[in-house]
Amino acid sequence: MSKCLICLSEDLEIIDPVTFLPCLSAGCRDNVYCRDCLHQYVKNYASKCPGSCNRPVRITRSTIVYGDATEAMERNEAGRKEAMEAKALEEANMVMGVGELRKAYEQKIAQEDKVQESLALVEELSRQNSHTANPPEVTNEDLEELKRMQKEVDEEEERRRAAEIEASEKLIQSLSQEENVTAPSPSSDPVPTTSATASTTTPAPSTSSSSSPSPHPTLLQTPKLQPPAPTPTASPPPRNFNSINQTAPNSSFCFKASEIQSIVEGLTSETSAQVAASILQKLLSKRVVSADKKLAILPNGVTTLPKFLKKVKKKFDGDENFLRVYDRVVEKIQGDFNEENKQPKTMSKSQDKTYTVDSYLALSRSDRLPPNPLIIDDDAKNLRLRIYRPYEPPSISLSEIEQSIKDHMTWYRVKYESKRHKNDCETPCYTNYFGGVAKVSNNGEQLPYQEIPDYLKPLTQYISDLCGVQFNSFLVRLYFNGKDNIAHHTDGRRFLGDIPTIASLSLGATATFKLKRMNDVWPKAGTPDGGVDKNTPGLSFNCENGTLLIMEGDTQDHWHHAVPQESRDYRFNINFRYIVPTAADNNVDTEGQKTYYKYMVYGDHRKEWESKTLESWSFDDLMKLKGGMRNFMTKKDPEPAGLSATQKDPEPAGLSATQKDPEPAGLSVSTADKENKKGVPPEAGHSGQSMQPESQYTYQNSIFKSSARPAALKRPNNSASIEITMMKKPKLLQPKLSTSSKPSAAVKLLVDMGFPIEVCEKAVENHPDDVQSQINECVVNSCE
Ligand SMILES: O=C(O)CCC(=O)C(=O)O
Ligand SMILES: [Fe+2]
Repeated sequence: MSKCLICLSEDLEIIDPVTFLPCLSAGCRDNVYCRDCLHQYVKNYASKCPGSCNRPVRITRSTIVYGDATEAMERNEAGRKEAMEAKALEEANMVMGVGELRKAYEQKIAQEDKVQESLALVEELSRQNSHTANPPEVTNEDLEELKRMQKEVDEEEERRRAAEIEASEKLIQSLSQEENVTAPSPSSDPVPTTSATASTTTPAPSTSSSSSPSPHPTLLQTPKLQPPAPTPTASPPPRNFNSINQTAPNSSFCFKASEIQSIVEGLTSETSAQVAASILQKLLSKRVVSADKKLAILPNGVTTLPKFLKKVKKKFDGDENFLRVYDRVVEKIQGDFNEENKQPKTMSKSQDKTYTVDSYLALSRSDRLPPNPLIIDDDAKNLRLRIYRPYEPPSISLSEIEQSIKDHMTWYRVKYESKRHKNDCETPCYTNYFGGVAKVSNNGEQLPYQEIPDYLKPLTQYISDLCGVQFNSFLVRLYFNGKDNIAHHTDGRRFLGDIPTIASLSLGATATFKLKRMNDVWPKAGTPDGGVDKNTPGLSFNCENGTLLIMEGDTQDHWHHAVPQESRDYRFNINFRYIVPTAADNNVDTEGQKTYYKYMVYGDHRKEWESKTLESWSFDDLMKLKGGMRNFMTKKDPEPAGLSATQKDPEPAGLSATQKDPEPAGLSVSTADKENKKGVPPEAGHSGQSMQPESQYTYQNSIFKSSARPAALKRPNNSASIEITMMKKPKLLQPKLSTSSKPSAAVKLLVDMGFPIEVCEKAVENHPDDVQSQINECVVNSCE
């Protein structure tokens, strides 16, 4: 039935349906309105198409306002029927689960029909026998015929059973292969293990018939609370697909992420209570393994199980049949996750030691050198971390990955205007963004913003497997030197799902990774405590080359993290994320990920980026332009290789936390912003000045030297950029800025005079502002 798009009335036959197509777009062709509603609309709001396109239109006298709605309604009706059929099929498929099971079920029904037929024949014969005065003799042929039919039925039943067993076995094998998890041991040891239990387990009774053998003795264990199995020959099951749950293999392996997703989607769309109940029954026949102790189903960050059940219950509350199944499901799942259960598979191997925030902080500093991975899993403090140091993906060399990033990655330094700060800001490190879902094509294909580069695909897959999340995008960051940073922020964006898992791989120099617990991760500007939970100590870890840090559970809803300024060389970070594709409305931009693209790539310069005129750099470019500054920061010595936990968590000077500027996804206003106001270019050297041709150099262990040439003298005085060449050895006889020199004046003089300069670390330390505002590139050596 078509609806009036304005009043939503379906009674169009009575109220004179019309069409209206001022926008002339195909999408609005079948919109139908009541004549009256449309009349009112045109009178009052005629400047926009009232259809979903909402395009501005101009109604003139010649605009044909009302059209005959008959054809549009016919098309709508046909579309609706088609959608209903598709939905019914989908529901049937969901209940059936797997095509092969469906086949088996249909065979079974056919078989039962035959049994019914032969029973009817026998009945008819006996009826004739008892009611006829002279009952016809049951001849030997009749008996032979009956026997033959019975035999046929028996054989058919035998074949059916064999097919069912084969189908179940195949299904189980394929599922357990895909999951890469073998079945859990019996319910006394409910944790899934990777070792086969064949030798120790006795075959579990089959659900379909107590006499039939279990299709797969090691995989098909009877779950604790199994729906009662029907006796196949008693009364034939109703001819709907729900009964397949009772003949389905009585398996107890893990759900696949896609299955969970389809269950969740299936149940939250308009599903009937009966179908919902039977889908829930699926939960009974399988072990629900999740990465979250709190019964959350995490794969792909779909939803938590409690939330999901609550949603479904709300929808079908009152339906007795549904509620019965519901209660059993809840009970069963709680059984799966009860206290004596061990950790689920993605979080733990038996040798893993898991800390709470307090037990971790109580360790002595030396004991904090953790097992690999270090796991902090603290429900009370809403923190779930796994830290692999290093992470060693099989057959992938992280140093090759790092080299590929250096060779091929394009880096952006994003500039954007901050409404909150009412001025220009710049991301505090170099960035780029890959994957995501920029568009969903007509055939449902998800098109990324930028294709994930081939050299990062295998790594993305390994890390996805490790996390149980199919990452479909990542942010890359280059912290060129210790000045680059990222301020405290949360990655808890809605378009990453309810419970985002964030995996963060560090390459290159060691950086400090800080975490602080928040009372409010999105605090309003000016809140006195800035949203910080003062009662929970902050944490701080070293992320060395190869460290993989995984943040899971509801961490993003309660913690901020940051990489502060400190003394360090260049470092890359790959931040893997799963972006929920909103294929249904093809409107992913409004879901927020566009912000990633904006704040990682073009900022307020989309046009330049689209016309390929936006400034970007290769790692090589940056080395040539900025190499000499790699070590200029000497604020603090890096932490020793172990981990450190800080009681206090000071903000790095000059950085702002997200709460001040929540627009970019976790970006801060950099110190460059301040410099900007002083008229000093935030990153002098970026604006395309000519570069000196490179001489032979390598990146690692090179010594950089500024060599001011006459060209440098022509630059404005406040542009302190000077060009960099690299030398194999430092020149010893060079003017030096010692601690006692007044850097600002001295440096300027030296640069103006065309001297190569060398700046002592101490000078930078003692006069950081002067040095930084006067020169951007210089040699920093120790004073000895
Ligand atoms: O560089 C890092 O380790 C952290 C990066 C980060 O937090 C982010 O990209 O959101
Ligand atoms: Fe982050």
